[in-house]
Amino acid sequence: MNIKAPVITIDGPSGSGKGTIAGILAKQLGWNLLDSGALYRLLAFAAANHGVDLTNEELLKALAAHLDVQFIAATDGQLQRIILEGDEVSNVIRTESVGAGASQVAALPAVREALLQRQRAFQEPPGLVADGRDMGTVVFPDAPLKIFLTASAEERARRRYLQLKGKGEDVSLSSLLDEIRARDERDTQRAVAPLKPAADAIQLDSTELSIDQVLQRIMSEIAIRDIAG
Ligand SMILES: Nc1ncnc2c1ncn2[C@@H]1O[C@H](COP(=O)(O)OP(=O)(O)OP(=O)(O)O)[C@@H](O)[C@H]1O
Ligand SMILES: Nc1ccn([C@H]2C[C@H](O)[C@@H](COP(=O)(O)O)O2)c(=O)n1
Repeated sequence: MNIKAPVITIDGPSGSGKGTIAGILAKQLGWNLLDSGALYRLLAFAAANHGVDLTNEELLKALAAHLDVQFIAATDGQLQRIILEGDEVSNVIRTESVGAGASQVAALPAVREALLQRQRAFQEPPGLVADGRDMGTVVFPDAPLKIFLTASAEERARRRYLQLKGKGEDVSLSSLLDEIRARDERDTQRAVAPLKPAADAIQLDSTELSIDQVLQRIMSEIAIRDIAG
């Protein structure tokens, strides 16, 4: 019998803390990590490099199917690294403009279909923590624990502002809030795999919670379900 590795899905809007929480959880559990947003970001970034228009669904589908990408797992003191066509792109794909491009290509059904199996291939023992927009609804509908992590748009913009300022970027809080609202609108209103909680997801509003408090809540749900051995 083929017993599949357990999956914990963490979905939610941009800046809610999914990536941060997923990374820490995967490390604590010793599980694999899928940052599915990175795949859409990589596609938007590769499209720009290859001169492919972000509305050209056929070419984007082909590019998605053949993306030459490597995820190098985090080690002590080093975050996960992402290599695209031989070049390290871990940081350059994190800008708001690549995020906006990712949100645009992610609305195309052929692109989502082309990336589906690539995402499911991350489900390897001993387990997987997967973050994104449709992890619990489409990619891993049988996951034993699904979290839908939210925070107010203002708090998410504030977090992003602090994050980017910390990297020395010149950003404005009001334009970040506008970008977050525009991305929420596109991600929730698209026809295919829109951002929404799975029917069996636990909804967690982190507006007033620290990273540690969010982690504790999720750890207690893991313990209740006894899914981490
Ligand atoms: N509960 C929290 N309290 C305060 N800051 C937080 C919290 N969760 C995450 N952060 C911070 O908010 C910023 C955005 O978090 P993160 O990148 O994990 O969000 P995300 O949901 O993965 O966003 P995206 O979908 O755009 O990649 C980071 O600087 C992170 O440290
Ligand atoms: N499962 C996913 C993950 C991401 N996307 C799209 C929508 C986002 O705006 C964009 C970038 O994601 P992020 O890195 O900010 O989490 O990619 C999606 O549609 N489905």
